[in-house]
Amino acid sequence: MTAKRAIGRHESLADKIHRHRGVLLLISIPIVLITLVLLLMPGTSTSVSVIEEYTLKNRAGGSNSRGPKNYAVIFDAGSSGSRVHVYCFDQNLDLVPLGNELELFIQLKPGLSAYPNDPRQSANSLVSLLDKAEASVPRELRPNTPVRVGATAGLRALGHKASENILQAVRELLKDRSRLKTEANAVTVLDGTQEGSYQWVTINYLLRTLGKPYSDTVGVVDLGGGSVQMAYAISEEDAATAPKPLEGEDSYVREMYLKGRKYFLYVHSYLHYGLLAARAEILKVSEGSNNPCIVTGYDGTYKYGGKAFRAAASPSGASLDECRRVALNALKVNDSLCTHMKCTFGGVWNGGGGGGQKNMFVASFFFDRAAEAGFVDPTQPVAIVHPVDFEKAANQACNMKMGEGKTKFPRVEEDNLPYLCLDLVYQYTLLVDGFGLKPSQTITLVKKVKYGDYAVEAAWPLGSAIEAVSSP
Ligand SMILES: O=c1[nH]cnc2c1ncn2[C@@H]1O[C@H](COP(=O)(O)OP(=O)(O)O)[C@@H](O)[C@H]1O
Ligand SMILES: [Ca+2]
Repeated sequence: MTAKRAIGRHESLADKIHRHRGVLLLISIPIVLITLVLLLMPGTSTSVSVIEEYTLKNRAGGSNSRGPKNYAVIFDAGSSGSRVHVYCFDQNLDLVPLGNELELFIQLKPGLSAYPNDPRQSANSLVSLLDKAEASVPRELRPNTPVRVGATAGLRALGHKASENILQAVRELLKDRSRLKTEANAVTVLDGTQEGSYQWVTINYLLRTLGKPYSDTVGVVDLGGGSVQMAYAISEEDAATAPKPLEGEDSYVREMYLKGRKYFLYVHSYLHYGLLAARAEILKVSEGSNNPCIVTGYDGTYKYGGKAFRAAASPSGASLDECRRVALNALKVNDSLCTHMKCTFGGVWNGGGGGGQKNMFVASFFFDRAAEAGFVDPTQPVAIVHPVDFEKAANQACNMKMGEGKTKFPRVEEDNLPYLCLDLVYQYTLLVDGFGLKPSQTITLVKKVKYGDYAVEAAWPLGSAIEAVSSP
């Protein structure tokens, strides 16, 4: 009886399944289909402001078809100069030495945008860099080695037609002269958010913080000649509140998968706010008459972007306070519409702050000017400073006469001397009034980042190289 009932119960379950098989089939087909679609779909974005995603897979233990060594050649066509970086990665995406260093790095001046009307000559300015870069890649690996040329603020400011002509000449140069692999879109003007996110990837890769929680990563600021970028990781919740960019504007948030973790990166690039562009903006405020930022005793002309600006000291000399007022005016900190929750300047959302912004790695002209002004050792890869150090140095620079420059600031390049007060005031104003950092906050000025026994340039091309060697 007991056995019979047990068998009966067992049979009735099988019977039930059999009896309802039609219904079960009807329910399971859509479930299977939905699961399949979800699995096959590329990463969907949770935030409307996400513009692009890219994947850096942690290759450790993973299979891939590449050889043990993968090279990448990246040209940084900056507004003030052109540079080439060659990197070599192993299968775990670790950098391995190329000769005595972890990268080949060569630079020259001026940049591509110095030849706006002569695309061929502009492209040819890269020949010496290309030849040396290619020679550093083993011959048999050249056809598999990606080469990229990323132009930044200089070509951005030239406008579409002139910059496209130059890029086309560069594409032809690569085709005629090089055996390296040129992928589609290998030669482009980077948009500002790309540049900022590559910089963030570079620094965090070298610090080995990729793959860790977002609050363990560091934020970056990169002050170029033509533009300045800020990037830092934010929480998913903050990313969801990002304001929608207006038409034609870049999105504020990029979603990235790096070393097995998803990051929401706040990025913004400010065109015309690089250091050399800002000089022009500050001189424009005084419109041809004396300017309180110009070092006492100087009267000359400043050339930028094909235009000339009068750069004349006031008879009473430079003044820190007045120069601050002019710099604030040029930054338009207070008089532009802030339609978002909290802005930096020019009506730009500040990203909301948070853990990814507590440690800031501040690069390029911030490091260079601090070194010229003498409060940073140029032989060291990084320096820990505070925004107020820029103000202190500015105070000295704004109070000197041209003739005293060489003795007071022996490391300043001659061409920069008339603008030392201006540059330092602008840098302080950008950090404190623009980006809202506290004057006493600790920041890391960075030229290079230590990576094992080596130090690698703290520049965006490494982020681009990582993308180039990890994309299929
Ligand atoms: O590889 C690099 N390592 C360190 N600093 C760099 C590197 N490449 C460019 N820089 C710095 O960037 C600044 C020049 O900016 P750039 O010419 O790239 O303007 P842009 O980014 O506005 O186009 C200089 O201070 C230069 O030292
Ligand atoms: Ca740059």
